[in-house]
Order: sequence, then C-alpha cells, then structure tokens
Amino acid sequence: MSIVATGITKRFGSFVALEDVDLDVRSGGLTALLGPSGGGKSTLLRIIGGLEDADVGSVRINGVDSTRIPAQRRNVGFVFQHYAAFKHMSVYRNVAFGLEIRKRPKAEIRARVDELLDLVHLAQFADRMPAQLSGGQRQRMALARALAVEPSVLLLDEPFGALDATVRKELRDWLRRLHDQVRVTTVFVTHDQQEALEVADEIVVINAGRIEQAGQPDELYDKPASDFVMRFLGPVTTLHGRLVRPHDIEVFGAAVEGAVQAQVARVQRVGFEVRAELELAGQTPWVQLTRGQAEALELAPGRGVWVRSPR
Ligand SMILES: Nc1ncnc2c1ncn2[C@@H]1O[C@H](COP(=O)(O)OP(=O)(O)OP(=O)(O)O)[C@@H](O)[C@H]1O
Repeated sequence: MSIVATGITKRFGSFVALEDVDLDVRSGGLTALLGPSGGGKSTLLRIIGGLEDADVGSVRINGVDSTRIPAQRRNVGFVFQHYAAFKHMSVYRNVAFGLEIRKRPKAEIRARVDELLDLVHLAQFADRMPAQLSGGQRQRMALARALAVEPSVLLLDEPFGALDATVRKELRDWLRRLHDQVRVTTVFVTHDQQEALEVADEIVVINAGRIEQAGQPDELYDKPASDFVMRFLGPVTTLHGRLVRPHDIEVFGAAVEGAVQAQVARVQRVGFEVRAELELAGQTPWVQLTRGQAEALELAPGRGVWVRSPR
C-alpha cells in the first residue's frame, strides 16, 4: 500500500508548519521521517493518518484519494510515544479491542490475538494489566494492537521516544525484524539519526516545514544534498574549509602525497574509537580513528601527523 502526499501545506495561524511537501512512500517499506524538533514531522504523519487536515494538498493511500476520508475510515494503525492503553483491560483484551468492536467471531479473534502476542513476544503476559508491563513491553503491546485490525499502513510517532537508550536499541532491532515479517507499509517519526539509519529502508529528512532530502540511508549518509543533511546524519568537522566526516580523513605518520602536516592537540578515547583534535594552519579539525590506528600512529598531544581529506 503506497502513500503519496502531494503539495502539502499546513499553517497554524500565521506559522507555516509544512510548505508544499511531496512525499512518496513505497508499498511495504519502512520509512523514517527524520528531523529536528518542530520541523513538521508529526504534523505530516497526522495529515497522512487523517488526524489533521492539510490546508492545501492531497493524500493518496494505495492509489485512493484519502484527503477527505476521516481517520477511522483510512484503515491506518497508529502508535504514539505515550501510548494510551486501556488501563482496566488485560494485554489480551487491549490487543483484541479493535477486533471486538468490529464484531469478528470469537475464535477468529483468539487466533489473531495469539498470533500477534507471539509476534511481539508477549504471549506469556496476555493476562497482565498494562501497568504491570515495562515501557518497552507496553510499546510492543501498542504495536500488536495497531496491527490487529490489519491496517493498510502503520504510522508510528516517536514510538520509542520515552524509553531509555538500551531498550530503544532493542526495540529498533525488533521493529526491523517485525517489519520484515509483516511487511506492512510503515512510516515512523524520529529525531534520532541513529534510529533512522539503523531501521529505515528510506529516510525523509524534514526541517523547518520542508523536505531537505529523501533517499536510502547510505545515499543520504554518503551523498547529502546539503550541509544540513550532512550535519544531521552524523558527525562532521571542517578541513580546508570543507565539511567532511571525521572518519573519512586519512591520517599518516609521515608525509605522503596530497597530505598536509598537522599537530595533535588533544586525544580522547570514547569506547572503541579515538578522537584526535588537530591544529592545522589556524584550524582545529578533528579525526576519528580506531584504537589500533591511533596506537600505530602513536597519537599523543604535540605529535606531528599528515592528514589528507576525502575526495
Ligand atoms: N495544533 C497546533 N497548533 C499550533 N501549532 C502547532 C500545532 N501542532 C503543531 N504546531 C507547530 O508546528 C510545528 C511543527 O510541529 P510538529 O509536531 O509537526 O514537529 P515535529 O517535527 O514532529 O517535532 P517534534 O519532534 O518536537 O514533535 C511546531 O512548531 C509546532 O509548535
């Protein structure tokens, strides 16, 4: 089920939240809307889902013009950062809810809910109440509930935003695997570039109401269309007046062709990597090396090295 949003403009009073935005999400993909806070990601997601109306523009879901179709009839599943579970219902009933109000046969509901609880690894918690789950388990329940009614598209707004770093990391791996299994067209909002790079097939970078660039993760990382995208997707430093990735700078212990001499100002170890701040003709670029590279170069403050910028 593809999603095509065309010429979307949305204002709140005189504030322009989205300006003439075009988005094309292919069927079965996992697409991240990535960008800084306030850029318009959630607004775009809400417009796709029908929770918000665009002032101008249209939304087509699987070829059908959905612009005027209310949210309940768009057949989309939503998961938000702070998921509103039914507190007085068990995990099982929370997941079954959408099917029960659609008056599906009991046996069918049971089979579907069991299958979903297996899928989100919550089968053993079916009888618990939401308050007895961890944050990560609750978000998995939310995913199961959203998937229960077989939505044509799944819209996730910072689904792991409220969880700590370790659980976030676990859930991203899990979401990737889950998506490989169910293949439902999914759009998720995140401001975390690592999350987008690890999980998404396609990343759409949104800033100040506009799309900066859309493409596959590697494409955006290797060929950013603007300094903004380059900065947003990973660490950068300036060498010879040009924005480059610190790990793309080559460092040598002796003069080689195309390299210029610099002096090591500071060396910092961060886990498995080493960052060295250099002094080079009044500039202070920094480079990122492996521990092995740093040891081979005997990197230490005051040492002279030769650096070559990436092509
Ligand atoms: N209902 C509203 N009324 C007024 N302004 C709004 C409304 N909803 C959103 N905005 C404004 O529109 C802009 C875009 O908001 P949006 O939530 O889409 O951004 P975002 O990129 O998702 O950011 P975040 O990650 O912080 O949620 C923000 O400046 C926000 O304050």
